Amino acid sequence: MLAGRCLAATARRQVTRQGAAQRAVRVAGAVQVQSRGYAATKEVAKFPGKKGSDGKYTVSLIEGDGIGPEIAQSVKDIFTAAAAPIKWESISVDPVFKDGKQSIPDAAIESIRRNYVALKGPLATPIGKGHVSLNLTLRRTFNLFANVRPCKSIQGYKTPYDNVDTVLIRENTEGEYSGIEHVVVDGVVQSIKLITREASERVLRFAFQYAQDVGRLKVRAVHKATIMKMSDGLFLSVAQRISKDYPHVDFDAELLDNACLKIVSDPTPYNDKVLVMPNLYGDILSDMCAGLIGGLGLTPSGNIGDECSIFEAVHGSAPDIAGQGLANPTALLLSSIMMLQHMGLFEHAERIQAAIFKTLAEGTTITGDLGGKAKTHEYAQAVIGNL
Ligand SMILES: NC(=O)C1=CN([C@@H]2O[C@H](COP(=O)(O)OP(=O)(O)OC[C@H]3O[C@@H](n4cnc5c(N)ncnc54)[C@H](O)[C@@H]3O)[C@@H](O)[C@H]2O)C=CC1
Ligand SMILES: O=C(O)CCC(=O)C(=O)O
Ligand SMILES: [Mg+2]
Repeated sequence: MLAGRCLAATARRQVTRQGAAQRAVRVAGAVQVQSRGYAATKEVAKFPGKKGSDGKYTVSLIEGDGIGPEIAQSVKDIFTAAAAPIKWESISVDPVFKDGKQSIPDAAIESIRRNYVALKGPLATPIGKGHVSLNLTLRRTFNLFANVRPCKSIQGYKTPYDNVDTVLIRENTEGEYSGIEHVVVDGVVQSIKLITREASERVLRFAFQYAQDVGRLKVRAVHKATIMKMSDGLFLSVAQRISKDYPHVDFDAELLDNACLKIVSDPTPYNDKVLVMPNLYGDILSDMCAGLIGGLGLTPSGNIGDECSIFEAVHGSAPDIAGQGLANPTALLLSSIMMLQHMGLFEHAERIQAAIFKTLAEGTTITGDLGGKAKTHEYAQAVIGNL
């Protein structure tokens, strides 16, 4: 059954089926399947993608723009070397126009629906005129309502704080990124921030369930309901209501501007929390958190929906370094680790993840963004050597 194949659907079933007592038992016994906070529990991630008769899972692969093909190559090389049971199905999401409306090609939609799981390189969006963001289009097309963005210090790579461990869950389908804009009169443009109870509820429920599953038992809603009283006010009131269904998870809320100040001043108090927030806030805060651990070359993410999920780095196409072999593939690699964990392929995830962290900790073959001299493929080879 399609709906059984992802974190969110599992979460909802657990909410409806489990009484408070059962939930308490589960919280006490929550199995953290890995030490670095990139995924959920064994229980949550028990629904894999589609396994073929050869024992391999086919995963849709969007290599993306700019540095996308370079970092995707690293993932492919490392997965091959690690004998990960993944077959890649390359797809193009170049925009197509039907009846004046932008969409992505049917073949890409069918591939992702068939495989349930995709890995995506960055897709560039033109500023101002031009096509609508394909990243947003994918999230809306597959209703990938929760964007999970963990950010954890890399052992051996020195930054002002060596103990960053944030988990941010971003509403992924509406809010400031609804794309509803129009000219009211010349010189006056209106952009609508759409917040619905339904979308807020599903991402908030996901966040509480995630918190419970990974044993990170504090959820904090980040908002600006002082100013956007109705839209963020609705998000916040839904959060307060949903929190009642999770008696073992503490809930509080924080204003966005204050959260930014506090996180950059001292991220430690956020190490035990799951932050959940509307779309734009999550976009900005996740780049900000990446800055705390060494930059965008290091932070992964998962776009989670009821039927399909797409894993991608937090960063974009990095046009300033594209085509030069300078990109750090770690962010996409860690996204592929989240993907393996989501699919229940924990041993392969652990093995590849350990090789990545070993390579980074050694510090001898790292890319320029981390102060090293290695090319993208040299770093990938070093990871392979550490498998
Ligand atoms: N999810 C996605 O596919 C995203 C796509 N974008 C798109 O990417 C394009 C470029 O956006 P920017 O604002 O320049 O953001 P960006 O994230 O592409 O780059 C920002 C800075 O980080 C560096 N950087 C990013 N990834 C890196 C990596 N793996 N290794 C080393 N350095 C890395 C870049 O060189 C640049 O200096 C835009 O068209 C934007 O729309 C932006 C963010 C996310
Ligand atoms: O779609 C885009 O161009 C940017 C999206 C983005 O910044 C993100 O998802 O973090
Ligand atoms: Mg972004």
